[in-house]
Amino acid sequence: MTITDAFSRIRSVFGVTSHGPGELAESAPAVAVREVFRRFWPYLRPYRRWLWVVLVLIVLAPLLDTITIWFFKVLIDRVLVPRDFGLFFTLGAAYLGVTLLSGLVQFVDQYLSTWVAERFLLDLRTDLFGHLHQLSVGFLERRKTGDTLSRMTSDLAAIESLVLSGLAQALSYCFKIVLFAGALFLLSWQLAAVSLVTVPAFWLAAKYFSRRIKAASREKRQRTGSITSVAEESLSNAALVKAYGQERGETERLHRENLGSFAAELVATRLRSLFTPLVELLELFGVLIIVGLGTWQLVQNSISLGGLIVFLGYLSQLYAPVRGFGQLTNTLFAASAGAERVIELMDRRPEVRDPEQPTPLGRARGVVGFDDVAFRYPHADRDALHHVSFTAHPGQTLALVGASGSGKSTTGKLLLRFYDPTSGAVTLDGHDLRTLDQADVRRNIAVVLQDITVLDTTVRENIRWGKPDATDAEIVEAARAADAHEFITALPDGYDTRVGSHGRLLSGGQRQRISIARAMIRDAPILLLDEPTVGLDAASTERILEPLRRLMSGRTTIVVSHNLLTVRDADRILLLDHGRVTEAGTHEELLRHDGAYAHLYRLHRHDRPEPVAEQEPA
Ligand SMILES: Nc1ncnc2c1ncn2[C@@H]1O[C@H](COP(=O)(O)OP(=O)(O)OP(=O)(O)O)[C@@H](O)[C@H]1O
Repeated sequence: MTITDAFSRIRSVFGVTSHGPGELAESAPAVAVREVFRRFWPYLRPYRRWLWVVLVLIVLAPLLDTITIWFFKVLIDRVLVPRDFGLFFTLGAAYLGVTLLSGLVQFVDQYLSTWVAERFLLDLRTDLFGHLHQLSVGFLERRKTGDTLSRMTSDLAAIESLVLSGLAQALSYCFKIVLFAGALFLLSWQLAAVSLVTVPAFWLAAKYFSRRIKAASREKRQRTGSITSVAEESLSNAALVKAYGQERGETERLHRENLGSFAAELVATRLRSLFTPLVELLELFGVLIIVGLGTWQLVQNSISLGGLIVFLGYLSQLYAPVRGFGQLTNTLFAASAGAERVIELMDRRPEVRDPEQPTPLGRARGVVGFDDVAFRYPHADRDALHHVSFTAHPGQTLALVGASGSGKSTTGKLLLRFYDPTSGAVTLDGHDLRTLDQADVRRNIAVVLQDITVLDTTVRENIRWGKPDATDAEIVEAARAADAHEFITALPDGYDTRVGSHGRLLSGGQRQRISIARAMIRDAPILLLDEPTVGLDAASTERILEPLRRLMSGRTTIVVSHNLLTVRDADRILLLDHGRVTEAGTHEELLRHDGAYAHLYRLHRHDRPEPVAEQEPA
């Protein structure tokens, strides 16, 4: 971004023009503060009892402040002016007592408020995370992970500052204003009436600034989402960045996004910093008027010296919450910008939903059917699958082969019901998947996917994912069957070795064998293998074929593969071309047919590299 761009952004923020969506972080529709409360207040219901206690403390604190200040009036008028020690000790003891009580109230108030606030955040974050996992895979794939993460962290915290800390502050300010203003009227109603004249000016200033600060804060939040997106994407692809020497480019990309955030923060800070001195000026104005009028009243003997000094004390205490109110509106509006981004996520409904009354499905037999299925990805301009039909029976292996982008993985995603077909139906044991519970469908399918297939935890836990209640013995048995036991025991901590982020501490073949063990332990009637040998050399491929065959036996297996050599034994092979099934049959039938499959197969056979053994750890 050039300096001109930065300034034009600053100008547009000052002008409160609404921004279009940022390049990386999506913008969220504006939401009224009232709506934010309506949405998030229910999360505080479980803590209602504690909130009552906090409320009592919120009243108690300003009450103790008022009493403390009043002591000074008594001290001046009854001890200092008459030079009489009589009341000194009683006053001193009372002052000490009230100060101790005030300290206790502050401690309990802060501790309790933080406890409730943190519980609120905990519940809300867990809920949002759960909700995100309910959303369709397609939705999550389309979003920037970094932006979603920033919504789950800083934007959630902003909601807390709005719904809880903000509200508590507002209540505390209200009580302070009522108590201090009451004391002012008690001391001298004439002076009190004059001093309140400046209050509307405070209000107007706050109103003027808050709208502009909200616009700047919204921009800032969106920019923060973009920074997280760039950082997340860039760091998680560190190897690619290095390999292509893009370190500088990536750093500049982050810098550009940061500049946007920098400009927005400057605008917000400038507005906030203008607001404070302006309000202080108004305050000084009020105090000077009161000192003048008060001196006159003192001469007239209509107020005591103690009364006047304490009046000024209350007045300065009164300005603080009034000013605080102004600033609070700014904070509240800034926080509501964060809330908008969270609400936008929470309002998302899954594209794939369970039926109202799902057909119960225990352990399926495993008959998989595609009945004239067509499918188009959301926001895509053409179909990824057209008129795809096939049936796979238990014990059979159906292979999907074809060029890159021909729709093989899409077929697998429809079987897992990550998406619903645009027309036609995907069936399991004759039931349309849309009539079944998604969890029931997926429980009956074990997958070995081509993408990163292990999590950053121990080998044992990675395998246990397939069957959460699996015993250690079952895990070892599955690992043996997947030809993984040997290399696992050679790892530094055996089954308790952490595999690193995305399983980076393991080789591709080892990762794949762990995911085969996971699929083994799941023991589902249907097996979906998406490119199980991708990225492996010929020797490693040979090595995992044996455990794969063991895994496949007796199950319905759908195998997606580029590598035609791994699918020769399949009972039926479908060749996909631009989303259509163009050839179908056994390996021999397709070779006899001498079409595209036969041609591809011949190419593969000639390309086959010499086996090179994969290195196992010593
Ligand atoms: N999430 C998505 N959103 C939009 N279009 C997609 C998405 N995923 C895949 N596509 C498109 O759908 C078509 C089929 O993709 P698919 O991933 O099924 O191909 P494939 O045969 O598995 O390819 P490969 O062998 O390279 O994995 C392609 O044109 C692809 O661009």
